Parts: sequence; structure tokens; C-alpha cells
Amino acid sequence: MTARILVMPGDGVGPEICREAVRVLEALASDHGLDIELEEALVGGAAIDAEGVPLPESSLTAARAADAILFGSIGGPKWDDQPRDNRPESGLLRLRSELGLFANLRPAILYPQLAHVSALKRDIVSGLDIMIVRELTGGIYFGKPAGRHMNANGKREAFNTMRYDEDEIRRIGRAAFDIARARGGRLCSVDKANVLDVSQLWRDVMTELHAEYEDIELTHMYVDNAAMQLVRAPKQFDTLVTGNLFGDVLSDAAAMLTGSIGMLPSASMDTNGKGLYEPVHGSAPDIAGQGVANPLATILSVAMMLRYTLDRGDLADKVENAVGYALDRGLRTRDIMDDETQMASTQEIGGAIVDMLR
Ligand SMILES: NC(=O)c1ccc[n+]([C@@H]2O[C@H](COP(=O)([O-])OP(=O)(O)OC[C@H]3O[C@@H](n4cnc5c(N)ncnc54)[C@H](O)[C@@H]3O)[C@@H](O)[C@H]2O)c1
Ligand SMILES: CC(C)[C@H](C(=O)O)[C@@H](O)C(=O)O
Ligand SMILES: [Mg+2]
Repeated sequence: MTARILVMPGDGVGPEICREAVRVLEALASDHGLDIELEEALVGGAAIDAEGVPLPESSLTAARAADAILFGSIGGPKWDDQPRDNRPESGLLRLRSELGLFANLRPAILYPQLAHVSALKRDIVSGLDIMIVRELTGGIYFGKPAGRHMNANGKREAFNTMRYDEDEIRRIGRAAFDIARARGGRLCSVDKANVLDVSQLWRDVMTELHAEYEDIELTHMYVDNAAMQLVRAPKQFDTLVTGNLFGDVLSDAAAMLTGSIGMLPSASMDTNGKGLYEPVHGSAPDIAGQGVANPLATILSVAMMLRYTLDRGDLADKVENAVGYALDRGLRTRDIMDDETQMASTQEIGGAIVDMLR
């Protein structure tokens, strides 16, 4: 059956990197029998400019109808003065929430060709393959009450609420235990249970769930220590599971272990295998429009789409191998370049990968 893929390029470098990822999908369709139909929809600042809101109803309807979504990135200084609920970022948050995309998978894998570009020494990082499982539709991003006001002392005050109920924790916990079982069998749950009530509940529920997963080794770690351990000795981890805010921060840190934030793909899944696939990075306004953005995080997100939604693990392997070949040939965008390699544009990297796939 033809799979419907909705492309949401968004803002900044989003359209540039999506263009390359779409070329990859088109090459797979024409040369490898991938049965897909592509459609495009507005989101983020581009949607604010065109229709006044960051997630028009027509985009949400198209997203609901799609089997998978390829998402670029949203946001930028142009829209920073929008009220919170009408910022580009709100469009993405609403999309995640409305589609129930609660499980965010952020793999940090070091390509051996980039070992010397990593922020860490080669022996500490070589062979790195960790998976961060981030809860994506709850926690402090969505907790009520939240807001800004003038308090009784005449001072500006603002507040957010970090809230999880046990079902939300159990749901992401099960997803993470299942992923750990399919990987190295070790799960580290990251929280701040020495301070936060919500983290104490998180830890209790993870510990209870462990009874259903006795073959998996479960450990707990405080988030401050986890941030330190990620840059001290990242290979101690296999799978990590954590809440929305902690996962956001830890995954950007993990990106630098792989050489660049431009290397980190992600999948945001619902309970039925539908997914939104996007790079972990943002719209990179500082380099947008220059043709220098690294498209590999987005192309590797296509590989995740092939594996998790389209059930074409064979093609996912092909895409990941093609990325390896492009790196073998010394092709690099600026963020992962060194003295021995050749600077290539966003489009040249995409083109090289498409050539390998053909
Ligand atoms: N999922 C998303 O769409 C998403 C994610 C993060 C941030 N944002 C938004 O993006 C905007 C900019 O945020 P930011 O600057 O904090 O984070 P960012 O990830 O956009 O950029 C951080 C740094 O990484 C670099 N970078 C990012 N992607 C790159 C790529 N593919 N190739 C090479 N270099 C890359 C940028 O040039 C910048 O120096 C904000 O509006 C933010 O809210 C969106
Ligand atoms: C843009 C923003 C809402 C988003 C988040 O915090 O989830 C981004 O940082 C990410 O990591 O996907
Ligand atoms: Mg982030």
C-alpha cells in the first residue's frame, strides 16, 4: 500500500535540509521500489507569515492523514516577539501533542570517520551507540498552570509546572524497556529524584515496571550527573530514558559526541507506529540560506522513518551505508570538516548520497 508522507520544511535551514532528504526518498522510490506519495504543508514561522498561526488546521489535518511526517525545523528571530502560544515552537509542540507522539528516540551514533571531530578523545568515544528516549508530550512543556503575571508585590512573575501522571511514565517506560531489550539490554533512567516530587514518582514507576523486564538491567541517575557522565564516559550507557526537558538538554549534549548537532536524527512515535521524523537541531538562523547546513541528521531521520514506520529496514540500512560512503569519500559540511577533508555544500552531500543509492 502506498505510504503517505507529509513534508513540513518549516524555517531557517529546514527547507534546505528537507530538500536533500526528499531527494533521498525520491531516489528510493524510483530505484528501490519504495511505494510513497509525498505532500507538503506549512508549519512554524512560514505558516505564521502565510496564515497567521504556526500550525494551520489544514496542516494538522494533513499530518493526521499521513503515515509519516518528515519535519525540517522551525523558529527564528523574526518570530521571537510572537506571544508564546503563537510562536513557531508552539506549532511543533501542538503537532506532537495532537498526534500523541509521546516517545522521542534520539540515537547518538559516532560514525568512525568522525572520531577526531567529536568533542571527546577517540578512545572515549569510538564505537559510541547510545539511544536517548525522551518523553515528548508531557512534563514541564505542557504542565498547567503556567503563565506570566504581576504578583502581589508588583513584581513580574512567571511559572511552569512539571507534571507527570503514572500512566504517562509507564507508557514511556515500557517503550524504553522494549528498546533496551532490542539493543544492549541496559536502561538508565534519568531524573532529579533527590529534589523533585515528579522525579520521585518517575523513579517509583520505572522501578515497578522493571518487574516486567527482569532481563533488562535498570539503573537510575540524577540528571546533573548524567550530563557529566555523558561527556566523561558516554559508552557506559546503552539506552537512557528521561522526561521532556531533561531529554531535550541531554540530547543536544550527546550530539557533540558524534561530531556535530548536524548528525543527530530523531523519531517521535505514537502508540501505533506513526512517526514524525526530524533532526534534533533547530532552524540554525545563523547559517540559513548559505547552503552550508549539514543535511545528514535529516537524511538519517529518513532512515529512521524507513525502519520504524515504513517497515523497510533494508532501505534504512542502505541510507545509513550511503552516509558512511559519503563520509569515506571525505565529503563534509563545515561543521564536521577538518584539514584532510573537502568542504561540500548541503546539496553536494545530498547529491552524493542520492548517487550512492542509485
Ligand atoms: N525541532 C526544531 O525545529 C527545533 C529544535 C531546536 C531549536 N529550534 C529553534 O531553532 C531556532 C534556533 O535555535 P538555536 O540556535 O538554539 O539551535 P540550533 O540547533 O538551530 O543551532 C545551534 C547551533 O548549531 C548549528 N547547527 C544547527 N543545525 C546545524 C546543521 N544542520 N548543520 C550545521 N550546523 C548546525 C547552528 O548553526 C548554531 O550555531 C530557535 O527558534 C529554536 O527554538 C527548533
Ligand atoms: C523547538 C523546541 C520546541 C524543541 C523542544 O524543546 O522539544 C527542540 O529544542 C527539540 O529538541 O526538538
Ligand atoms: Mg532541543
